[in-house]
Amino acid sequence: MSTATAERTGSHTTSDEALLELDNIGKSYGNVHALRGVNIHVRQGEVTCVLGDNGAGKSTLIKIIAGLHDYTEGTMKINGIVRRFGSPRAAQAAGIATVYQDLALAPLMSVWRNFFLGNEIRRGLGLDIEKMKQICDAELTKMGIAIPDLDRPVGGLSGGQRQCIAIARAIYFGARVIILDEPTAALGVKQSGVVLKYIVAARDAGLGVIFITHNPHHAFLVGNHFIILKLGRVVLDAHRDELTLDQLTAEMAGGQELEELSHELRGVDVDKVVDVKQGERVHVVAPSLDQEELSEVRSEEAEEEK
Ligand SMILES: Nc1ncnc2c1ncn2[C@@H]1O[C@H](COP(=O)(O)OP(=O)(O)OP(=O)(O)O)[C@@H](O)[C@H]1O
Repeated sequence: MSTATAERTGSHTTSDEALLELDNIGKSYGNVHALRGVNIHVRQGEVTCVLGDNGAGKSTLIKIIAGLHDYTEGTMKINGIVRRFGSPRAAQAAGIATVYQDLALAPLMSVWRNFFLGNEIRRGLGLDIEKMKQICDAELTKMGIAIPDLDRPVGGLSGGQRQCIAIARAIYFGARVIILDEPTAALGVKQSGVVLKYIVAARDAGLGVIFITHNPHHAFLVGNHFIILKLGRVVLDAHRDELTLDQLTAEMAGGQELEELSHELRGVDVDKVVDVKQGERVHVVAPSLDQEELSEVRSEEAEEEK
């Protein structure tokens, strides 16, 4: 954490202490166990990527950290102190900022108004517009975000620019942990690149960044630490130096399941499989099948079983 950020937020956290610590966290909705035994430590100056397919429990995890839902098992600690947030406001007060995919920005309001929404600077009975514009300009410039006209409604900006404004705002208002909910999911390659750049900027500003995504390529470009959730459980927890992009991608694609399937194919009479793209029978040795082919074989088998 930079000295400036530490001063603004009153941080006492040392670099090896987790800002946010989830120990054995579980969440049940009645009989549905959305999360079970989840351990995640978020450290300052690190990007912790949480990956998972639909239904893996990512939204539930965000809601717990952001104060929308309570957890039903385990403990959540902020700066080493056990916390249960009763509301999003309590989470924000503890320095947790959440940037949702469908941003809470007002599309018809200007950039600077959005930057200060809910935290306006007042002068006398009115607003100190000049001061807010100045600060907004300085903060965006600090992050390298180029928006020429701060009076422009944010609705006219690109999705990537909007995400970046939300990140800069969270940093300025003292967030220590920022949760980014699939920030690149709806963006093209160029815009995704811009957002990934600001994820790194947030990390370098000393925040603990939680990057929720289903895209291992995006995660690997900026992540220090990778967690894959599957059906509410952590199935992979590794630091950057412990795995490659290929391994992360393979784990996301099904990892263990694919290996088992590959093993099945090796043992049985399937040294020939159908190349579904060509519609021809081709010679394929099972262990050398790539993931795409394996999943095609798997869906074909499922079709046949019906
Ligand atoms: N309010 C709820 N009541 C009952 N079950 C829920 C509720 N919210 C989520 N679940 C269940 O919990 C599990 C995890 O859901 P969650 O939305 O956290 O996953 P996700 O990884 O965010 O998936 P998605 O990307 O589809 O939103 C799912 O089985 C889901 O059906």
